[in-house]
Amino acid sequence: MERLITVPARSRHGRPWPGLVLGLLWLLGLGVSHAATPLNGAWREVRTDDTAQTVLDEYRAGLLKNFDPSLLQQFPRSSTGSWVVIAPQPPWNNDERVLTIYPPPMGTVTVLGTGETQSLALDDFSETLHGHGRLAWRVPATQAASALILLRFEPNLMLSAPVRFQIQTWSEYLRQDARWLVFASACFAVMLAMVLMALCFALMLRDVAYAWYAGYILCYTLIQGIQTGFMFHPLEWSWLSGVALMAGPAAVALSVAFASLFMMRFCELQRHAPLLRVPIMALAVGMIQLVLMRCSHIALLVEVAQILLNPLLMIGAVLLLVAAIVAVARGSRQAWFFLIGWTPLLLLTASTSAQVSGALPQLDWLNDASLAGGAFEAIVLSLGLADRALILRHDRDIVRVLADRDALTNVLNRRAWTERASALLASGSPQPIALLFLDLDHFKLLNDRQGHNTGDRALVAVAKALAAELRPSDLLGRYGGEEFVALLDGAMPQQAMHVAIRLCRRVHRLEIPVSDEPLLLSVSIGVAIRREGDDVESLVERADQAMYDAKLNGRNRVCLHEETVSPNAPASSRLHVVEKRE
Ligand SMILES: Nc1nc2c(ncn2[C@@H]2O[C@H](COP(=O)(O)OP(=O)(O)OP(=O)(O)O)[C@@H](O)[C@H]2O)c(=O)[nH]1
Repeated sequence: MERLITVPARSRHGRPWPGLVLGLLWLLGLGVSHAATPLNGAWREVRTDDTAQTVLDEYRAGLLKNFDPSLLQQFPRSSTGSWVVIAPQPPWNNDERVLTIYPPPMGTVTVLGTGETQSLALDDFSETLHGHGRLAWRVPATQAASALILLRFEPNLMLSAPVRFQIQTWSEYLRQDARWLVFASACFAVMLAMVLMALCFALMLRDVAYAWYAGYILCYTLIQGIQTGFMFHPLEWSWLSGVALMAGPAAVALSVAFASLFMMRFCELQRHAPLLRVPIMALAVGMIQLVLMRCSHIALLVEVAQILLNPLLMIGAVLLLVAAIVAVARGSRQAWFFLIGWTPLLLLTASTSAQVSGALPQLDWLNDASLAGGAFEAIVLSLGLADRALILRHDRDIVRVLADRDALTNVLNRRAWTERASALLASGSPQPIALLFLDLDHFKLLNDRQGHNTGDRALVAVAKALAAELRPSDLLGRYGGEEFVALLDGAMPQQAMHVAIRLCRRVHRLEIPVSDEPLLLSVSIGVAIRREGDDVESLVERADQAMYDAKLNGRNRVCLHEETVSPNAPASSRLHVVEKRE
């Protein structure tokens, strides 16, 4: 990623995660060195009075600096550029050949062959051969296989990453090119799919963490798209060539800003590492400011932004890693996902930075690892986001249960019971529905004599007994202090009376141990049957009236609302006294 900024490092904001990437690269044959013509190489910086001939003469005289073209080699950023001589070694093969430069440098490379001069650049959209994920030059058929190839790396604002050179046969070149295209397309497809998914989730769940994640992965995709040249070839986005210089570093800075905002929310730093939120927030704001400075077109601001970008990037990467480690240590489950996706970033950044100073020249696959790393990280973080959604759903379920249940007795509270009873009445079921209104007798006396705690224990015992006596489909709730309600779906008056009598008996049989003596409870129950046009309120009102009748008639009994009973029916059919316990 840093290739997009003008500092000497080619590190990516990507993630090294050796196992999977190596496996993937191996599968695609990208990391395997292919049969290619052995090459010698030499280079030196361009001087003003140079001609192609003088450089070649100097090469033959052994005056240029030698290097191995099959290993990564960096040419320093200079105001004049660098000459590079590639000398194919025997056995020579005069078949159709292609010279490739990998990874593709951001600037222009001029080839001064024996024929005409040709410019190679990512943002060259002419009809000539381009190569995908690398620069390619088709060696003219007229050029002898042993002929020297002279290249000039033109001066460029962006730093050239270390590159390696290969001369391959046409068929070998095509095979490798196709493999790279499949590999890169798969990685970009994965990243973009995750971005789309995250955007949908952000809109549907109204959770901004998904939006930050989408922004982060999108910026990373853009960085990789420019850096690997995928957006130039095969996508042929010619409009990008003018803005790549600006868009690249802006995407780098924005990706860190989005990553910081995402990380703070995703790893719940507010809970697990509140102090670290301040520097991470400062990092996000600072990165956004760098983007604005770069876009300002004020030379001084652009220069300052360029100088600050790389150090801030490094500090930011370490800061996010430390924050994730702290969050993991303090119990954040999500921080694990972040660590798995992010930790390899530092290894890759360190490795690619080391390559700039000449280390690890054989690890040219680190470049493709950054691309695959982006896809891998997108998947890991998406799994993390799915896990987060699961936890949020679980928390919501718990909250819902807590909100619907009465804290003391654990039966439905009045609001939840009313909601469900209304839904049942509104369902239009033709079945009869009975409502039982239960009020404990002389509960105030019990409270006054035995204390509030004993009263509470009695309420819990009663609720348990009622729940045990009723069917699971009956709707039991606590309506008020010592009042309970039960809605029986499909119960005729007689059945409702039977159930109510059973409940009355059961409550009276309860024994609440108080001191050494058991405490005897009793309950008065009013029963009402749903009539046409009833709502919960009217049904409860009639059951309540019936309950008062039961109280007035001596308590510990069940009373059916009078309108439910025909005028000629004996009084005993509406009032049932439960035998008293001594
Ligand atoms: N321990 C306890 N008592 C409660 C709770 N909610 C209400 N109460 C008490 O229940 C009592 C209800 O008293 P009243 O409405 O006068 O009725 P009662 O004493 O049962 O008399 P009758 O209903 O006429 O038999 C009051 O003393 C309330 O303080 C509770 O959650 N726990």
